[in-house]
Amino acid sequence: MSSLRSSGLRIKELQVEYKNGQLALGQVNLDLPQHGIYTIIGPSGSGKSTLLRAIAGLLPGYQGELLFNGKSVHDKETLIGLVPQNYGLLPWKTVHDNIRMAMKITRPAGGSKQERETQIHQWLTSMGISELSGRYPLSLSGGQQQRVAIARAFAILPTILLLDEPFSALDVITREALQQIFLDNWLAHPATTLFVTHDVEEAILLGQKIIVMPSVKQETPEILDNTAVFAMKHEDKRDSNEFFEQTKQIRKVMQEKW
Ligand SMILES: Nc1ncnc2c1ncn2[C@@H]1O[C@H](COP(=O)(O)OP(=O)(O)OP(=O)(O)O)[C@@H](O)[C@H]1O
Repeated sequence: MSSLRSSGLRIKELQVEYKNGQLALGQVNLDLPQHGIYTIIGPSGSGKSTLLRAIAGLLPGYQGELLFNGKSVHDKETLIGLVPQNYGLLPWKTVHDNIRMAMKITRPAGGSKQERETQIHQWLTSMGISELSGRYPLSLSGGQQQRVAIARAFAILPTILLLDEPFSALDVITREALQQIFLDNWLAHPATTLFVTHDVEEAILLGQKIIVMPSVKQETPEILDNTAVFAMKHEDKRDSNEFFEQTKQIRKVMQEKW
């Protein structure tokens, strides 16, 4: 098989049933190219978090295959960064130490102490939270914790980046600023990325493709191409015809599938 055909994240007939017999995810098939970014929207309970958790290796079992560049995603070579809905920060560690520890665990040989300190500072600054470095997570607002979790996920330089509604706790203005910052960071370090959101606009602003999950688990997700909008300058996207047309298209799919 050519390396091109097997490159990226391949989700093959993934199905997840929880222990109580609850079908959380019907059959999902998806190919996400290496260094690509797709957004996912879907009704509550449609299995978005379950999909990310399966890829992150947090589920005891699932049916189907999860491959990265032809090997299991759970292979040691693939480093997965997850920003879960509850942020996943260690409450007994400062913001700085949360990031430092993640870097140390994932890349034990990754540079000198001084280099690490510089990187931590850079990531915190890029997310606009350098002044929070010495604070503990529980003393931060939800939005601040989300930014720390995103900084931490980027800081480990993951192969695959999974984000579960990372901007849900932010006000509209901060959210829009963070979308731009996120995209700039992503373009500089383009991990293969799945980004779950409840916000149609956000899905269009950030994804090369948009995956619309159905409410009926047995139905297949709809995958919409969004390369035209993605290719625009971020600040021009919202006012473009393509953005408007994409919004209409997604709403149509939502009306049919939700
Ligand atoms: N640990 C669990 N045990 C049993 N059922 C679960 C568990 N976690 C999730 N489920 C069920 O699996 C289905 C999918 O849940 P999931 O959290 O993946 O949905 P979601 O699309 O992320 O929802 P939301 O948008 O509300 O976050 C739901 O019906 C949910 O009740």
